[in-house]
Amino acid sequence: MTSEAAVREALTRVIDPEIRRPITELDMVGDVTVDGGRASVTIKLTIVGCPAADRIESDVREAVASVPGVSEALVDVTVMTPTERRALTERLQGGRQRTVQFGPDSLTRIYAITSGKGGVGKSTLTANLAVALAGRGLKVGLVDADVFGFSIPGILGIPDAKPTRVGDMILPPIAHGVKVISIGMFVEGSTAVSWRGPMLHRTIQQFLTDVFFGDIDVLLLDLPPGTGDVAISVGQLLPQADVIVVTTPQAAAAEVAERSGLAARQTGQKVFGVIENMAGLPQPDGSVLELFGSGGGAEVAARLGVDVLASIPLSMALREGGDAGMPVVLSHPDNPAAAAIDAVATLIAGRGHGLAGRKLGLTVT
Ligand SMILES: Nc1ncnc2c1ncn2[C@@H]1O[C@H](COP(=O)(O)OP(=O)(O)OP(=O)(O)O)[C@@H](O)[C@H]1O
Repeated sequence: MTSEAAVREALTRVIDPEIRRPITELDMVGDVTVDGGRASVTIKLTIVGCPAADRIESDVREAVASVPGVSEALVDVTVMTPTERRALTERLQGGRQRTVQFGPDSLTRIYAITSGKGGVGKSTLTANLAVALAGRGLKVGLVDADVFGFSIPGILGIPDAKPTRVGDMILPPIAHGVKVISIGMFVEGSTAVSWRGPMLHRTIQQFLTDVFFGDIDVLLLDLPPGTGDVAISVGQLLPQADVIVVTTPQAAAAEVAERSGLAARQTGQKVFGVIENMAGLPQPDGSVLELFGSGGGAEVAARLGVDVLASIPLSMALREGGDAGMPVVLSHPDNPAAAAIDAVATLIAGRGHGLAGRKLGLTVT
């Protein structure tokens, strides 16, 4: 005899694709009845028009049909009441009252990726690094904090993705296993974002407060170039973040890149290292074309007293992957640029969780 318990047990394997938890843990399963070989299940979606509705319904149908003895699976799809929805968002937010979710006791490792100048490949590297980390099984979030020059959604192949809102909670779209949020998801078409400091601060704060990242292992932030409002806000909101400075090999770029690292230190953040991008391009004859010179990465690292984490060569595949929305670390993992980014992912993955080396504010009495 098939039992209701067996059907409920099968439903623990159905994962909400946006929240990434079993639907049974999200109180999305309503009545379950079994009558002979016919099993009926009521599913309560979080919101009307939930973009994941079809996927959830078909996953539920499949899970129920897989229970031994079930010959017919009936799925009734409804929507949570406002009270149920509020209870769910409160539970997911862990009782947190609209505060930044990565507090001092958070286990999430946070890396803010910065640069002195624009166009040095910071967003491209950040997106690829996030995907490479997710490929290692880590739970990864990515905040595109480059509010004026947001490009992460395009690089990750989700240029038109919109987050789902459940009450005051924002569910970030997922691309190649990475939870992604970007100002580009909130503006229409080619609207230019021209905000002053307080508005930028509120946006970053809202991303860190209302976007449901869950218990992620790593959070990457793609900062705008330079030492402006957003970098200062991130420094204030996430003082525990480690900063990675991206620079080109050009000697002239070193000084401005160094300034980004120094500005981060002023807010208490630690500079984790430097990534040199757009380094020498190997030629068919074995020579190396140093389009942007050489030595910039080492120069910035020496000035900041940190290591060069990687030197990423110029790469057609990396650029094409960014244009096509298919990160090179996935499409051409053997490409030298992909391999160099992957090495940084290995380094970060090996650092483990975020409390190591951090003051926990404990006092011995
Ligand atoms: N190693 C590389 N080889 C070839 N092209 C690259 C490389 N790194 C980045 N690019 C290309 O350079 C351009 C600028 O990159 P990207 O947008 O990532 O820079 P950015 O530093 O984030 O710029 P901004 O901060 O101004 O938005 C893109 O077209 C990208 O594909």
